[in-house]
Formats: sequence, structure tokens, C-alpha cells
Amino acid sequence: MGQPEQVDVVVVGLGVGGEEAGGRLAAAGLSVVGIESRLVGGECPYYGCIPTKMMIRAGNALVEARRVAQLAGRSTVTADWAPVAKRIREEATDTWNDKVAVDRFTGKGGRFERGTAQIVGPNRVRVGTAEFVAQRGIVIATGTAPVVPPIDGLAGTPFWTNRDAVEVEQLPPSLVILGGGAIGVEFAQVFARFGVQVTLVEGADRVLAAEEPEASEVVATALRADNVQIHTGVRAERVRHDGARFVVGLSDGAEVSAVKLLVALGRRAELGELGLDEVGVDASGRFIEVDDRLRAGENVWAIGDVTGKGGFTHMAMYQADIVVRDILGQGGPGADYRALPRVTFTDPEVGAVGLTERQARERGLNVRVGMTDVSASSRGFIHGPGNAGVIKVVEDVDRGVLVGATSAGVTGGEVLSGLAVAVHGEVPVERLRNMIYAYPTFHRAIHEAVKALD
Ligand SMILES: Cc1cc2nc3c(=O)[nH]c(=O)nc-3n(C[C@H](O)[C@H](O)[C@H](O)COP(=O)(O)OP(=O)(O)OC[C@H]3O[C@@H](n4cnc5c(N)ncnc54)[C@H](O)[C@@H]3O)c2cc1C
Ligand SMILES: NC(=O)c1ccc[n+]([C@@H]2O[C@H](COP(=O)([O-])OP(=O)(O)OC[C@H]3O[C@@H](n4cnc5c(N)ncnc54)[C@H](O)[C@@H]3O)[C@@H](O)[C@H]2O)c1
Repeated sequence: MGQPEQVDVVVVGLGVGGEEAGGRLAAAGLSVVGIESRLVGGECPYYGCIPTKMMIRAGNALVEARRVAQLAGRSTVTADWAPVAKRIREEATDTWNDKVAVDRFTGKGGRFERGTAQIVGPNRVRVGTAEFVAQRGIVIATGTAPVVPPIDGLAGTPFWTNRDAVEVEQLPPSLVILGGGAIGVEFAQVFARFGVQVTLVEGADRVLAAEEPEASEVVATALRADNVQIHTGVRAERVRHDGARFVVGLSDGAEVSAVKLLVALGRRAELGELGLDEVGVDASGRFIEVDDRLRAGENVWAIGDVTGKGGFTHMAMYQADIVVRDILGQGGPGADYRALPRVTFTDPEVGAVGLTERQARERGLNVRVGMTDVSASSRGFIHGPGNAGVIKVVEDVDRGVLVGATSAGVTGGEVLSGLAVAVHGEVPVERLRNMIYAYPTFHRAIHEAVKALD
């Protein structure tokens, strides 16, 4: 090993957050080394958001085409996975090759090192035989990997995670999905729409258990309409694979079986080998502790999934922006997570921002909720088939502002934008009640929900 090289910043992990922070710091003139062990760009473009949303787009096209029968005549639809797999391979991921992303990073002036980084002391990072002294500091952006819990018999079977499911070229006839969070429900609906017999197993008493129960109900109803078999309130306890099929033993004694098994039981930050002790970073919980400037220790910042503030691409980008400003001494606001938006891209979509009713009550707020059925709105009526949805708003009565909202329905993620502005900007409920909402839009249903606050 030669002499350590002096640079300004080392970014560990060039996924969504790391690439954004490192690229911008390099473009600002700092000497930046970015280290990535797998693919520059991270989970989102290769195994997450982008390929899964391409799948969803395809599944939704099938279902819309089938709705022609109710709306506009006749249609004959034959599902074929080949164009979906091709689009993911060729358009989204370049067959899981990150050359374009590496060039994007180096084009901004960053220096790229492929390998697994380890922090070996204050400001010091090693990758392979190279060692760097990061004079301004280290940015940790190492993301998360799928949780594979110690379910009896699971290890050693050829189960899928999201990474295998995204790469699939030939659909299996049947699939058991463990976990009814965002990953589980999005994949369940897509594969079911392409004719796979899908069984979904969720330990909580409803799918999308972190969101409003009314949104869970909208999604569960849609999944059932797509022929997904849903088992809630039961946990997977045992797994067998006999070479041809998986059999999963559930906590209620029942068994479910399929040719493939997808594990979607959450995400975990893999921090054990990173050398965090060397720089006094607290990762005693599941994630890295950070302050509102994303500082995790002296000259150490952490961003993205690894902070546990919300596993979303927009969170990683938001936090990267704060770190870039902090390192460049540009000031500006620190992190504020009150109005965190998230969207589950099922059909209907579930958009949500801020607190759920339950979270607001658990915080001791004086809560009122308002709710409306999207299918009963003018636009829902016009839309017809596929119009299910709900808008729910959660008010902190003492302050007269919304602290949370959900918009499940057609384009629920887009309808969310107005609600996100209301929560983030603390727009008084009285103003929301007395503004004009365009007719006949889906977002006009927000007005009904606000008027229903009681
Ligand atoms: C199936 C799926 C669908 C999703 N859909 C959405 C969506 O629709 N919308 C949304 O907002 N979010 C979505 N997400 C979440 C989104 O992908 C993540 O929140 C985002 O990728 C997090 O970015 P990150 O930079 O924190 O981590 P990552 O993108 O995971 O990047 C971290 C990088 O660090 C690298 N790394 C780790 N350790 C080291 C090391 N020691 N040395 C060098 N490199 C290292 C990894 O190889 C990885 O490339 C989805 C996720 C999944 C799995
Ligand atoms: N549209 C999006 O923005 C999007 C899409 C996909 C993923 N993501 C990100 O990825 C994260 C992880 O998604 P995920 O769905 O894997 O995790 P999750 O934590 O959201 O859901 C996992 C589910 O598995 C259940 N579970 C745990 N152990 C079980 C067992 N033994 N048997 C049955 N059920 C069990 C849990 O109750 C939970 O509901 C999301 O929280 C989000 O941050 C975002």
C-alpha cells in the first residue's frame, strides 16, 4: 500500500444519494473520490424504482385495455412479459451495466473507485490497495439490502429478492410473496396482471400496514380483483423447497405453495464491516444516527436509506442537497421530515404525506379527520372502472393545519402534491376550505375531504 492520497471528500456508496452529493461536490470544484462496490446509481435505477415502475406501467396498460369492454367497445388483450423484460434490460439498466452512470460522475470531475470501502480512521478510507485522507470529510451513502430473516428452512433455498424479481425474463406460473409492504404489493399486482398466481403473506393485519387503514383497504380490494390471494395476520414460519416448488408454513398452521418465492420483508443497512467505530459514528440502532445537517460524527455525514428516515429516492436526494450545502458552507435550512411524501404505485396508487391519523393521535395531538370517497366524486363517476380511492386529511385542531394526508386513487401520487404543499407549508385549514379546486379533477376531492373535517 502506497502513501495515502489527500483529497477533499470521500463518498462511500454511489447510489442515489452518494452520486448526487459526490457529483455536485465535484462539480463545485472539490476533489471527490466516489467508491461503489456494485453499480453506480444504486438500487433505484437497477433493482428498484425505475424497473418496477416500468413493470407497473405495463401491468396497468393491460388492465386499461381490458376496461375498453366497459367503456368503448371490444378489446382482445394478450399479456406478454417479453417487452417488459426487454425494456428493463435495454432501456432502464443497460443489462445492469453502469458505464453511463460512471461517466456521468467522472464527467462532473469526480474520481471513481470500484470496490468495497472501509473507514480505517478519522478522515481515512481504504478501498482495495488505495487509501485516501478526506480532508473535509466522509459521506456515507451505503443504502440498504433486503432483509432475509432467519425463517426456518429459508436459507439455502433459491428464493428471490427484489433484485431477482426485476431481472426475471420468464414469468413463473405461481409466486408466493412474503411481506405486504410497498415492495410486496407492487410486485404482487404486476405479476398477477401478467397471469401469475400470486399469494401474498403479511404478518400485520393488513397490507401497507404503515399507511392509513382506508388506503390498505383500497389496495387489498384491488389486489383481490387482480386474483391475488391475500393472507394477513399470519407470519411465514417455515420454508421448504423440493427442487420444483416452495411450500411456506404459516403461523396459523396453513401452508401456501408456489414455484417461486419472493422475500419482501423490509430492508436493512449493512454497516458491520464499514469501520464506523473508527470515527465514533452511532449505529447502535438499525441505522446511522444523524443530526439535522446529516452529520453522523466529526467530519462524517450520512445520507439516504442508511439514515432510516425513510427509504425513498427523494429522501436520499433531499438529504444529499443538505450535505452538499453543509460541506460547501452555503447554509440554508436543515432537514425537516414533517412533510415526507411517499407513493406506493399500485393501481389505485397510494400517496401519503406526514402523519397518519394514528401517528397524530399517538403524539397527543388534538386530531380531526376528514375523508371522502374518490369514486363518488364527479371525476370518479366519469372515470368509471378503476375509480376506487379515498382522500383522508388529518388536522391538528389546536393549530388549524393539516399534519398528514392520504390520497389513494387514480393518479393518487399526483393528487398528493397539493396535500404535500398544505402539510409542508402549514396552510391553514380555513384557507384550504375556501380556495377554488378545478372541476372535474381528481384533486377536487381534496375539498370534500377538507369540508368533512369534524
Ligand atoms: C423494489 C424497490 C422499489 C422501490 N421503489 C421506489 C420508488 O418508487 N420511489 C422511491 O422513492 N424509492 C423507491 N425505492 C427505494 C429507493 O430505491 C431507495 O430509497 C434509494 O435507492 C436509496 O438510495 P441510497 O443512495 O440511500 O442507497 P442505494 O441506492 O441502495 O445505494 C447505496 C450504494 O452503496 C453501495 N455500497 C454499500 N456499501 C458499500 C461499501 N462499503 N463500499 C462501496 N459501496 C458500497 C451499494 O452497492 C449501493 O450501490 C424502491 C426500492 C426497492 C427495493
Ligand atoms: N413506491 C415506493 O416508494 C417504494 C416501493 C418499494 C420499496 N420502497 C422502499 O423500500 C422499503 C422496503 O419495502 P418492503 O416492502 O420490503 O418492506 P416493509 O418494511 O415496508 O414491509 C415488509 C412487511 O413484511 C411484514 N413481515 C415481516 N416479517 C414477516 C413474516 N415473517 N411473515 C409475513 N410478513 C412479515 C411486515 O409486517 C411488513 O409489513 C419501503 O419501506 C420503502 O422505503 C419504496
